[in-house]
Amino acid sequence: MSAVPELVVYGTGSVGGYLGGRLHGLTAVRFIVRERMLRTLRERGMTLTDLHGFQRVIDGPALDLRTGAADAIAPLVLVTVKSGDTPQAARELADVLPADALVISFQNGLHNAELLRAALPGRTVLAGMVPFNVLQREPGAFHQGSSGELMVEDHPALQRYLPLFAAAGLPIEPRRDMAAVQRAKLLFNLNNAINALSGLPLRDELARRGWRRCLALAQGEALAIFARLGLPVAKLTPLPPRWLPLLLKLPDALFARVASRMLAIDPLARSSTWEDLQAGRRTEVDALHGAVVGLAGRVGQRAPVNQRIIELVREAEARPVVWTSERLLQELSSAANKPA
Ligand SMILES: NC(=O)C1=CN([C@@H]2O[C@H](COP(=O)(O)OP(=O)(O)OC[C@H]3O[C@@H](n4cnc5c(N)ncnc54)[C@H](OP(=O)(O)O)[C@@H]3O)[C@@H](O)[C@H]2O)C=CC1
Ligand SMILES: CC(C)(CO)C(=O)C(=O)O
Repeated sequence: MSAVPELVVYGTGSVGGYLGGRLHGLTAVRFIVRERMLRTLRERGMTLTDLHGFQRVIDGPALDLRTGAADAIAPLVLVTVKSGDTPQAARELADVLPADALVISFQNGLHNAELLRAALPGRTVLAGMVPFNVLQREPGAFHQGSSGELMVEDHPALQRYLPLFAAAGLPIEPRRDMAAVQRAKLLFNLNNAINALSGLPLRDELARRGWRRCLALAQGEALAIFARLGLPVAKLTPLPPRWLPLLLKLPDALFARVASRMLAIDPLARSSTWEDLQAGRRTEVDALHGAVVGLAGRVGQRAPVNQRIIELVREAEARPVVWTSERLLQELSSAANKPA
């Protein structure tokens, strides 16, 4: 295995394992892993599948696996840790990354790339966006459960990697409006917690109006705050983002017809927040709903629905709980209507 790989995946879980696994073989990929994943991948190798029938198995010995940040040296580093681990990843990378390294944050939330940029002066740090779902179905088995193209902030340093990602079946769309893209993705990620609290696969949850009405409340609040602050939201769906809450509130049969793309999800796919709760990990709720609450605070406003969702997920982190859509909707509606 090469002494200095072409590409480092920093944080090998669902997204890192899947992206790195698809790139493996086309370029020299090194995976920075934690102990548990090291054992899993050494023993079982890596299995990659997608909803369109793609399948690949990489044997353990063929994987370049490292546990220490000291080995995270490559011209291209993909950061794929959860948001709560970004400060540590940034500190660790700051010690080892060469000055000409390109770092792409393929994380959700609005602030991970910013945080990495501040900690990695001189290096090029770009925000990326993964539109599709990846679930670790079994240890070391990463499944892409929905579709979409990766997006990355447009930059000259990105150009040389575009053919590589395209050859791996992961085409990247370079974007000049990445902050607006991240806000659009955040609107979808406001469903992560609702999906986790529902205990249902994403497709079943989104097929039911009760859950969609909960999401519509959270999205409506976020959209109002973006508008108030004059922050644009990219149009990633056929309908403009401001119409999303209305779309979500349609009756099930109509929604299934009008928004069939939103339901084109593998029947087993679940949000990454659901995965966190299952694994007993701290979720990214602060980086997702917390971003909405933070922006509201900047203009002296509240975001009571998103704030209440944070509290409910915190409770679920401490003690597993399954909600019904009726109860959650009641809970969020009463948060929305409570006087300040
Ligand atoms: N899963 C999905 O469908 C999608 C996820 N995303 C976003 O991608 C990002 C990654 O999510 P996801 O892949 O689901 O998360 P996972 O928790 O599955 O993977 C993150 C991995 O990084 C490891 N890790 C954390 N810190 C370090 C470190 N310092 N050194 C080495 N390894 C480390 C974690 O280990 P450990 O578990 O031991 O803590 C974990 O295995 C998140 O921001 C998420 O919101 C975006 C789109 C889709
Ligand atoms: C793709 C999506 C919106 C849902 O799986 C996601 O980003 C996540 O689970 O974190």
